[in-house]
Amino acid sequence: TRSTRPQRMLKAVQKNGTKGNPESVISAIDYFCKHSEWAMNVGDEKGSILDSVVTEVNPSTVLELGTYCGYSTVRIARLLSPGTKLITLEFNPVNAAVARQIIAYAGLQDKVILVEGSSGDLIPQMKERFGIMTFDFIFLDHWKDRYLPDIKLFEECGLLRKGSVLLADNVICPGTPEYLEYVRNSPRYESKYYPAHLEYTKVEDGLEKSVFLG
Ligand SMILES: O=C(NCCc1nnc(-c2ccc3[nH]cnc3c2)[nH]1)c1cc(-c2ccc(F)cc2)cc(O)c1O
Ligand SMILES: [Mg+2]
Repeated sequence: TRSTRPQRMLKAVQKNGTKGNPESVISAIDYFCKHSEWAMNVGDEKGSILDSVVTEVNPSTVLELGTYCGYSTVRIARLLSPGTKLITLEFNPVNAAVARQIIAYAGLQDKVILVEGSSGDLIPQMKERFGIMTFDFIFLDHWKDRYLPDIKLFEECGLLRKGSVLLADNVICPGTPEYLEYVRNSPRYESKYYPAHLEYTKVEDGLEKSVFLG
């Protein structure tokens, strides 16, 4: 059967990237998306904002919702302190298989735990399966209608602590209106919007950073 876009992206990484060099993997994916096929990675503009927030938080426990091809997984993992691992959830097994290979090509497989499944099932298992108490940093980049139910799930499961940082992609495009309304009006969060554009386009988009106040 015909290859998928993530599989064609993987080929481009193997052709144009340098094994073990995360920066070259990031550049190869951005080049592919700008010159060959658009794909829903967070991209270079929003990716730089992601980098600055990760660097500022310097998290010990990290969760990413929505691995896709592993682009943001590589961006985050390359910035983590030695010995720190990130857990990333992917729903689609074909995409997960591509992401594992892209993460491995970047040489970051030892810093990443990629779990296949749905956030609704896996978030309640975080404590028992991975020995997580709370998350220092969470990147939301999965199905946009899951952002609100999942942040409530984090609260219910006691996975947030005073100062936990949640960074959400696509709050304008495709948009997560209910999530935005919740974090911006809840007294339990301090929220800040980072304006940018939909990856590789001129369409307005941005990231919302929300700090849990306890
Ligand atoms: O759908 C997106 N991202 C989601 C991928 C995913 N990869 N894994 C999951 C998962 C993982 C665990 C889950 N548990 C329950 N649902 C789950 C879904 N979701 C997305 C879409 C766009 C986009 C914008 C404009 C357009 F015209 C078309 C598309 C842009 C973006 O930046 C995105 O992130
Ligand atoms: Mg996104």
